Amino acid sequence: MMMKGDTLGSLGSSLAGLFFIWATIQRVLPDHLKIATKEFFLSAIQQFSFFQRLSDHFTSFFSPYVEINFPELQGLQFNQAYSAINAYLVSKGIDKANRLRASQVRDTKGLVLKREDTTKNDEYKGFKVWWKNVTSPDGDKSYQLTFHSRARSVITTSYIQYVVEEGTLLHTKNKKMKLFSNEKSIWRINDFEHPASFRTFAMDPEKKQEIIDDLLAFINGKEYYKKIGKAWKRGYLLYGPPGTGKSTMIAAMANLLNYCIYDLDLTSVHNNLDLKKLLTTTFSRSIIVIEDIDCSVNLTGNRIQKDNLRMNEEQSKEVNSVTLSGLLNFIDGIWSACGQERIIVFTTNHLQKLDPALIRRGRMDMRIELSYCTYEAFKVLAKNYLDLCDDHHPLFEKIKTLLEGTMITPADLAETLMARNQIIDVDGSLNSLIQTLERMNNYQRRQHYEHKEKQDRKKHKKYNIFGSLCSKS
Ligand SMILES: Nc1ncnc2c1ncn2[C@@H]1O[C@H](COP(=O)(O)OP(=O)(O)OP(=O)(O)O)[C@@H](O)[C@H]1O
Ligand SMILES: [Mg+2]
Repeated sequence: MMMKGDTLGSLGSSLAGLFFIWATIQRVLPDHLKIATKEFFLSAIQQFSFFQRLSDHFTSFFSPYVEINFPELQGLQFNQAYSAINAYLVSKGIDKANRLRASQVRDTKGLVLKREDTTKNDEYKGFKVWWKNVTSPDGDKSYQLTFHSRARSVITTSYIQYVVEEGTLLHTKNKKMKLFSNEKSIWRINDFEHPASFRTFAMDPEKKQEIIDDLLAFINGKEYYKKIGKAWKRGYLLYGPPGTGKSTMIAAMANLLNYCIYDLDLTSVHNNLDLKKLLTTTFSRSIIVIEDIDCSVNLTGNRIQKDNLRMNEEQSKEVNSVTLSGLLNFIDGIWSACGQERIIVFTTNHLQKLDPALIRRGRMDMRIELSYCTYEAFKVLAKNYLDLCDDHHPLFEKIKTLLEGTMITPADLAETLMARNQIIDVDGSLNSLIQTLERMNNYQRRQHYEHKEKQDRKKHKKYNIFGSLCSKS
């Protein structure tokens, strides 16, 4: 490829020739003529930058090659395309390059390998392209993409998009996961390093697989969502008593998908406007979590009653607080379309307290009940805590029978299996679990009978009143 540099090279050597002539003349000419020639040569040097610019225009006019620049900064903002291109080129270059530079970059998992040279070749649909990382004298960096004008439509319509998409994907994969939590209408960032995974999550294996399949289908569903004309988002409602793993499951979801988590505390958000601000500044490929949604302000009121309120009352409410309609607007209204690939998770201990509008199908696509520990879930915890991979420990049968009649949360069960001083004692832990289950079983049965007796007494009382009323009449 004939590049601009070649033209500039010949211009430079002509100028060097001129300098040589000037130096020779200086030695032989009288003083007054020396001054005149000096002025002439100085003006020639000044013309150099003009020639350079002219040469640039000239070569770009006649050159069959097209150049596109991707600067690192756009004004004061970081250009995301630049970092995506960088990630793409790094991934492309490392296999073939002999000279690599390894560095530990903040916010990435492990070492980052980069080619030391700044020019990289690539090929797309049979067309060659050249990438060059250039730094201006002011220190501004940019990626320069050069390709033949024959490839213009392919490169501009699909190659650049492909590079940016691939790079963004790699960029997010390499990035450390983040946990964002809001303080009023500002997100605070922390590293997210929760070890939870679906492998160690205790629940019925079939149900677990169903959730994993659903999540994977979602992240691979870009084309499908486009086809059906729906925003690429999915809502999960996790409900169940405290300690059944709702928060743990969110962490497992984030680890499975490599998504960031936005932990949204609605009680500290002033109004719908702030909510909008928060939600529109979330990144794609993230899970937006609202824990204990039943405890969030103004979200559980009966909408029918609300609809009956006078218009101005409704409006003043919207200005001063986060309302159900504000949240619904985001979930399936116009705000859901301002970002792609998002998951929304609500958790609650009290499903019945929630407004049906909030959790109807389409908004919350999947409802997941997390409940007391079953035998299947116990086996996962036994594997996690006691390294018991075999399903047939002699004490398992007794535990199975006890679990059928006892309500114990995975959190409580895990606590009894937790090794003291990190020394695993399988029989000791299982025996202590049996004792705990027996105690809980007795207590729960007593409670059950007492409750039943109370109900019976109430019924009996009603019957007596009714009977006496009947006998009087
Ligand atoms: N299904 C589960 N599988 C594995 N561990 C679990 C499970 N459920 C709970 N745990 C353990 O119990 C602890 C508490 O669970 P978690 O905080 O997820 O419960 P939760 O349902 O979110 O409770 P809350 O309603 O009080 O917020 C976790 O740290 C985890 O170790
Ligand atoms: Mg929780």
